[in-house]
Amino acid sequence: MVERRQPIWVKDAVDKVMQWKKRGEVEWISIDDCEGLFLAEPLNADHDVPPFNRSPYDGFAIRSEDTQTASREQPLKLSVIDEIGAGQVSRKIVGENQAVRIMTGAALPAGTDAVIMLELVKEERLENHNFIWIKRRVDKDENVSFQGEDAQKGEVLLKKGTYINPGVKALLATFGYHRVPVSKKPVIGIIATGSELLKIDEPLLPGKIRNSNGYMIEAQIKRAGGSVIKYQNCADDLESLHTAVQKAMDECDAVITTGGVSVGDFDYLPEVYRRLKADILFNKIAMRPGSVTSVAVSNEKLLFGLSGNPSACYVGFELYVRPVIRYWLHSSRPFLRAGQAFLKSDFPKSNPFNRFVRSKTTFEGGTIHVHPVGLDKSSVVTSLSLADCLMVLPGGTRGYRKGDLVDVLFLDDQTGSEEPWKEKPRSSRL
Ligand SMILES: Nc1nc2c(c(=O)[nH]1)N[C@H]1C(S)=C(S)[C@@H](COP(=O)(O)OP(=O)(O)OC[C@H]3O[C@@H](n4cnc5c(N)ncnc54)[C@H](O)[C@@H]3O)O[C@H]1N2
Ligand code: MOO
Repeated sequence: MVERRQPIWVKDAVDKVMQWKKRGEVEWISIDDCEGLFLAEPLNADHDVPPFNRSPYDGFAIRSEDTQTASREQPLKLSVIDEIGAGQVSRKIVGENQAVRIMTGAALPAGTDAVIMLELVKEERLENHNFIWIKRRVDKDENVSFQGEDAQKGEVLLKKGTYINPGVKALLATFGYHRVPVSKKPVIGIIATGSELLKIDEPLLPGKIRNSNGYMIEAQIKRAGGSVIKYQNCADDLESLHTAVQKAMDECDAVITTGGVSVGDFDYLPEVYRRLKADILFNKIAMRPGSVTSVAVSNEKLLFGLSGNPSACYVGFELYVRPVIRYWLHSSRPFLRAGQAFLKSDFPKSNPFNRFVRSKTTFEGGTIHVHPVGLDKSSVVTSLSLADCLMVLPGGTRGYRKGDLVDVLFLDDQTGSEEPWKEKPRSSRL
């Protein structure tokens, strides 16, 4: 008799998995290696930025009060008493009708309160001394970048859990963080199961296929920020599968298997869970693809049984494994970022389960549209290479029409979301 499995809702499945989430241990790593990770401590400004009033232009630092009567008809002559570049500080105190030649980024000399650009003055050299002529009034504070205008000492600049993108890295460097607090990466093991699987460099043989899921999952783990141990492909043999899973569970923080999780004669993972005395959180979800996605817990570690079908495997990873990795890394937004888009074409196929369709978004006339890519079957792999999002179509008895507003989950977005996608009430579709 085939085992009858009871499907659960996606949100319940996510909640069950997230009950086992853990934060990784914090370590301080070189700033050179921190992008793509998450700040494990908040970043506070311990000084002002800029740290001094500075010139935003190449020009002359002057006293605005000297220029009050300057005009085309009555130009003002100033004596240039010093010259400074960025990184230099003038020791002079600028007095009445004096100026300092200053370059972009240099600190304003004492006594000055404005800068006039090089292009706006006429220069003159008389008896080995430089003078400038100014033909207009310059206001106090004109062309000055003020101390603290960018960030003020004591300010919280970045919250804990912030994704480290190039802008965040610039901020870390501004405050001298040559070492950055991040989480150690979780080590995730991958075991591809199935006697049909060939290694990548083997030629095709009758009835056999190459193990694409192993490579796909490896890339998904890395995109999420985890590190990978890839185990050898495991044939459909209970003893060797049990041994391989046990070894991987001992060596890794979590393990992903792909294939062998359904109800077929050679689908041995349910038996492996029993042998490991693992708690099965669920083994059927009301979603397509990936309905067979199973998750078990053994020794407080998560064991993800993803489908062998490539698209089902992919979606199972993004919905259930990704948030666990991102949470481990201290992300404050571990779930896929959600948005909404207008369906670009009819999607007539109905399904009682929520559907996560590999899709692509486009911007047209100021609005975002979404359309499915490739064949909508869980066994296909080509659509995965084209998708930038999963379109979420809640289950029901009828399909969807062009122009319907639908939820989408962005796949390449690093921002993420604090909350997982939640099933909407289905009444309008039933
Ligand atoms: N009687 C039933 N049959 C099936 C059911 C069901 O409920 N009752 N569920 C179907 C659904 S839905 C899915 S999804 C698949 C899932 O099966 P498994 O997760 O056990 O995966 P396998 O049977 O091992 O493989 C499925 C498919 O994927 C290919 N595969 C496997 N591993 C890889 C890999 N590493 N790289 C690329 N492709 C892989 C495999 O050759 C099969 O074609 O079960 C349905 N059946
Ligand atoms: O788990 Mo299956 O992917 O629904 O075809």
